[in-house]
Amino acid sequence: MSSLSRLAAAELAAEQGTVTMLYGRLDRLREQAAQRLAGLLRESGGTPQARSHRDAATALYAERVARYDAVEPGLCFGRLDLRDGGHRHIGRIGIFDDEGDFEPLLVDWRAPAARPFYVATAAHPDGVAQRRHIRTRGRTVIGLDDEVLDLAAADATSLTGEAALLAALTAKRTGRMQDIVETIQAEQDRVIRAELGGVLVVQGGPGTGKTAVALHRAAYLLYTYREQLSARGVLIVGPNAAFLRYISQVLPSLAETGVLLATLGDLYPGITARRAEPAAAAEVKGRTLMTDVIAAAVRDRQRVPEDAIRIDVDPEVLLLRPDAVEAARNRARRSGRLHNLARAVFVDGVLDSLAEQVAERVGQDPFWDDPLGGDDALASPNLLDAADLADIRADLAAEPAVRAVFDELWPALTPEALLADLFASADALASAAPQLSAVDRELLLRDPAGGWAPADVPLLDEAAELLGEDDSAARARAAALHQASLEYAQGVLDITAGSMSFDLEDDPEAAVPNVANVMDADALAARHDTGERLGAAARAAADRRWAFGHVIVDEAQELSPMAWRLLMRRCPSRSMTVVGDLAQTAALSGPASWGDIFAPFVADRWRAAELTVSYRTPAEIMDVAARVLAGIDPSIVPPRPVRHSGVEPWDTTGRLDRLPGLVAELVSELDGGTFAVLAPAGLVPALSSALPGAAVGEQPDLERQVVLLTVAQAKGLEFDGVVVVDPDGIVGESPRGASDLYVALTRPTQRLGVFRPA
Ligand SMILES: Nc1ncnc2c1ncn2[C@@H]1O[C@H](COP(=O)(O)OP(=O)(O)OP(=O)(O)O)[C@@H](O)[C@H]1O
Repeated sequence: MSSLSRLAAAELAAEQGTVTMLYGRLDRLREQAAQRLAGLLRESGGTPQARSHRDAATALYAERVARYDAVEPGLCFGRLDLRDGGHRHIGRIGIFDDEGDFEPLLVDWRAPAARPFYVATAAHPDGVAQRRHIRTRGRTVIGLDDEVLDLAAADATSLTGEAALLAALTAKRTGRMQDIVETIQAEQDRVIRAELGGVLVVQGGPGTGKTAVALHRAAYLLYTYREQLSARGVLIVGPNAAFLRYISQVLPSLAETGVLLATLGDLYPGITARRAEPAAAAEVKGRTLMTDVIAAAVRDRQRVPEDAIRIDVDPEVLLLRPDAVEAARNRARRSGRLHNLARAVFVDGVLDSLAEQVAERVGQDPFWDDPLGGDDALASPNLLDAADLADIRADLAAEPAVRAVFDELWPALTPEALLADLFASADALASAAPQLSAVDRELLLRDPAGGWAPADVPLLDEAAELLGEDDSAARARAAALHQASLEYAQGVLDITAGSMSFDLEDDPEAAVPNVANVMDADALAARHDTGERLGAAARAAADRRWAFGHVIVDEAQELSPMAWRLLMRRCPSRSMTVVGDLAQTAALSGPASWGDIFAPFVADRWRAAELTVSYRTPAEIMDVAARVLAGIDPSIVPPRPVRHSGVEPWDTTGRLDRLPGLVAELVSELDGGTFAVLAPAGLVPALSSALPGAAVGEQPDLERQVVLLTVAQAKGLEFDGVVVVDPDGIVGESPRGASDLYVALTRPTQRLGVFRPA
């Protein structure tokens, strides 16, 4: 053995020692959490508060056990040797020495001390002498890649940890996204660790790691701003359910705290909007002018009848005249309240008019003007006092016939009812949306049965804003809950204060830390509330008015102006990370520029970052995609690929029955991995019978070896091999067809074939 390889073996053995020690610590931590969990699961009974505390603690320890399990592969993946002689190991979580002085044994990749691992370069070494990537299989160290950061090596490459990066990029895909914590590149790190506040827009071509960066940013923010974010939660918006499944397990820390993964169709509580509709209909619904249409639709439901309405309230018939209704409507509108809350004002006004008629009839004093009438002479012409009038109003308000009139003239409306009625009636649409063309209105018209489409969700949200909810009952419930927390907290303080005086009898000077010393009942109650809020994500999902601490939007180019209004409502602090690629826009309502999106909400107060390197797609495939991109917009520079595959993509024309053979060839060539056949929606049924083994349908199983998808379904995903079928058909299917083709061509990590049916 040469002295060099002896040295390498010694290094490997030393790292193995560290890695083994770290796994030992991980095992102990997991064991402790599992024991606590088992103890909690054995307990039962107790007060409701005790039970809810126990549930929260159970969830906490269950999450911990899951987290320790999740960090098992690749627990420690790096080491920094510092110029001052020290060193630190970098890993998926932080681990401390619990016996000595609580020194960090393993630094969490999100901690500031880990940052140089990603950004130190020979030119800017940041105190680092050497960076080491530690490769492991199971718990065994199988290799070390060292980079010496001295100036002699400067400019050799702009990639950090190139060997480890290339190994990650050429690895076979599994149908689930993997984390990139071992090989985050400097331009990505800058985005991941950007400060929390404000709107950050990240533009990047296909495969530049936008999704990966967005998810790692969420994990970083939750780690760094835990206090601020865990109670309010972080919302991550993705394009479709398949995509959310694809990313859902990337980082264990995303599951552990308040992160809500959602599509636009999930963002209106109580509704899962999955109805399919023409892209042109979604485009109309996405226009900002829909706010005016919805406001007009609400006003149209506040009606004044053309003729007086006869209301039969046995034994008499009352007459409600249009001018009385109009006066009541004006009063209600002027009240400044939202529709459902202003209804009470309208009802009051109409009751005034009706009660007056009743009072006139029943309260008339037949002798009021009789000069000999005794006591009541010169009194009011009406015998009724205020209490009588109030009774009459109450009786009238309870009359079904009167209530039917209120419902007719100023109905209490849910957003769902308002929109369902609007879209079901050509007349209602003509009245509320005169600014839309007849063709556009026709696109909105539909049968109420069949559920909601994703583009309806921002409209429902807008309607909810305009209608207002009478939430006095919900608020009373919340106040009662808080009161219960407060009483519980006071009880805890009383008990601890009582035991404190007893405990300290022997030594009154002893400073025993006690909950009563550090917080009052209010603060403890708030803690308790937060404890119950452990699932901030679950609570947020059920509450339309939830304000998230941070919102992350992926494939942001697909969202319409109306969708942005909804998201801005969910994020009043405007702390957002928005990632996307304008060149990949499929939605007809997509923006021309990022400025167009944000100007109405934050003017020009948003920051931009760009990702320029394509990690997914090898150079040979990027060349093909770049030709399509030039046709979309010649000024856009395609992302720079980091590697060559050495294999040129193929492009062939033939009968459809040749396709299965070509796909099988690709599968055997790559020997494992994932494959997709991407086709225009119109061709999918025919291809589905030609490729019986392929996963297909609305929710295809992405972990199957071969899947058959439309381009829309493949958005954001990647596969080792891809066959794009009928590129001209893809281009012809939509006005944004060229962008769709660009998306399709940039899905593969290794091999691309283009098949043109003859
Ligand atoms: N620093 C990195 N180290 C290892 N792999 C990386 C790195 N950055 C990105 N990747 C990988 O590159 C692939 C593309 O990443 P990602 O899907 O996040 O790109 P994207 O910009 O969102 O693409 P698209 O616009 O096509 O949706 C993924 O497999 C991701 O894991």
